[in-house]
Amino acid sequence: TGLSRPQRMLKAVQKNATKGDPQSVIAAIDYYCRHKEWAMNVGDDKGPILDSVVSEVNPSTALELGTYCGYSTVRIARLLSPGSKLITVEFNPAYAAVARQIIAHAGLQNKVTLVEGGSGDLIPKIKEQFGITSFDFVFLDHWKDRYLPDIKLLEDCGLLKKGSVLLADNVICPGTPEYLEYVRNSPRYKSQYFQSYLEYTKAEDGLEKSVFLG
Ligand SMILES: CCc1ncnc2c1ncn2[C@@H]1O[C@H](/C=C/CNC(=O)c2cc(-c3ccc(F)cc3)cc(O)c2O)[C@@H](O)[C@H]1O
Ligand SMILES: [Mg+2]
Repeated sequence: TGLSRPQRMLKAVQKNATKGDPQSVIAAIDYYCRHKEWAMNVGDDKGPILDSVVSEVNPSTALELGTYCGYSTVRIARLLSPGSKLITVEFNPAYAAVARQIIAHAGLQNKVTLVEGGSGDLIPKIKEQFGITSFDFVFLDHWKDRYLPDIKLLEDCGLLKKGSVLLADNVICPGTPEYLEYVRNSPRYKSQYFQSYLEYTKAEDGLEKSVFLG
């Protein structure tokens, strides 16, 4: 089998989605992953919850940790107002290469900056490299044991401000116990759980929305 799963997903997008139409890219990936082969996209059960939080925050600056193939990157970027920016971080070059093509197929490359590298290395450099003082919205969907260290790093780098919204995927499955314990018990966050389903399955999963109180 020459192609990787992400490359097969990209082919399905290029075959079935209309260039410049983010909704058709989302639908093509969801159809492929539901009917052909599963993949760890936030998916079409949790996706509308992500959409509603992004629309409510209407971020000028947004950060995504763990691009993978760019499915949630497209979901977020398609809702951003003109002039707003999404920075997405991915340390696997092969995944980043697929994501760039999926983001481009959706016509959203001008709203998205995909940065290749580890989140721990990149977060301290974001201010100087991108001239960003803080993030209005952060979507966490990378290695689950990196959620907690990375939000502490965001706090320490002064990249969160009063009202910044964190949204974390997979807080039930695979689960992020240390992260949940922290955001639900810290006086610096107001946290809320949105129950849903693990992408393309009937298993429970959910998103945790945590507002930074400053
Ligand atoms: C070093 C920090 C750092 N810096 C930059 N990029 C990083 C990074 N750490 C990771 N990445 C990239 O992010 C993505 C990983 C994402 C990890 N996500 C899950 O593991 C997951 C699993 C299930 C599930 C699997 C099997 C089941 F049975 C059930 C559920 C469902 C889900 O929604 C899931 O998100 C990849 O592209 C990594 O290259
Ligand atoms: Mg996930």
